[in-house]
Amino acid sequence: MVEIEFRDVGKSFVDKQTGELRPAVSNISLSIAKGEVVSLIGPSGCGKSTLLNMGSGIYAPTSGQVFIAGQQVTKPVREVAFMLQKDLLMQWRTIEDNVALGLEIAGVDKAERLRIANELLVKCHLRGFEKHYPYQLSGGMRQRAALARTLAVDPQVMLLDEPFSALDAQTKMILQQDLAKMLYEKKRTALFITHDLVEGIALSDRLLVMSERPGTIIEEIIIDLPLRDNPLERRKLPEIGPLQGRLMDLLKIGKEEDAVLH
Ligand SMILES: Nc1ncnc2c1ncn2[C@@H]1O[C@H](COP(=O)(O)OP(=O)(O)OP(=O)(O)O)[C@@H](O)[C@H]1O
Repeated sequence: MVEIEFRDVGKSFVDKQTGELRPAVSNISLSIAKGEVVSLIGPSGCGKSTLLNMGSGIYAPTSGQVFIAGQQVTKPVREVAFMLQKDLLMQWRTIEDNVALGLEIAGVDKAERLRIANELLVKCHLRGFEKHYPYQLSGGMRQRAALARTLAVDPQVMLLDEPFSALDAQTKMILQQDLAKMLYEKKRTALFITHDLVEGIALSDRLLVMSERPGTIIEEIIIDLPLRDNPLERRKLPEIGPLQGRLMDLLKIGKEEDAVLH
C-alpha cells in the first residue's frame, strides 16, 4: 500500500527581489509504501523542506497533488507527525508539557499523557529535565525534546526535517538506533531529510537525491542492505563506503568549482 505520494508536484515562491514567481521544486513524483523509510538528500536550498512542508499540509503545491494514505493533502493531516528544522517548542510550557502537547490535543487524559511523555524523555536522554523550560536547554537537548514530542503521538507517517542535526556524533547514533527500531517494529512510514550521507544510508530503504534549485529528483538509490532496524551495525558494513562515494559523486562533493552542497 502506498502511504506517501507526490504526483508531479511543483512549488514556486515569489522572489523578493524581482517580485516574480520562481520555482523552488518542480516535477516531483514519488511514492513511498507503508513501512518504508526514505531519505531526501540534496544541496542546500534545493527544496527539501519545501517538499516536507507540502507533505504535512503546511504549504499547498503550486502544481500537482500530494496524497497521504490515499487522501489528498489540503490541510495538516492527523496521521502525519512532522518535525521541522526549527524545534518550535512552546517557550511557556515545560519540556514534559511540550512533549505531551499532541496527546493533549488528541484528548488523552493527563496521567496517561505524562506517562508517555516521561517514557520518551528517558528514551531521548532527557531524564531530569521534565520540569525545565526550553530556554534552559541546549540546542541538542531541545532537538531531542522535539523528537520526543513527534514520537509521542505515535503517528503512522513521519516527516522529519534533519531531526539529528544539532546532536553530537554519539548521541546522534544512539537516537538513530532508537528511531530505526521503532520505525521497523511498528512498520511506520517515514520520509526524512538529512545532509549526513551515512545517516541516510544507515536508516533508509531508499535515498532520493535532488538537484539544485529548482529541485527535482535526479536519482533513486535502493539501499539493498540488511539491518535497517540496527543502524549501528549497518554502519559497519563494507558496502557503506562505496555507497557514500556514489552519493558524493552525485552531489559533486570535492569538485570545488561544481560543489553544490553548502
Ligand atoms: N516561504 C518561502 N518564501 C519564499 N521562498 C522560500 C520559502 N520557503 C522556501 N523558500 C525558498 O525555496 C528554496 C528551497 O528552500 P528549502 O528550505 O525547501 O530548501 P532545503 O533544501 O530544505 O534547504 P536546506 O538544506 O538549506 O535546509 C530556497 O531558495 C528558499 O529560499
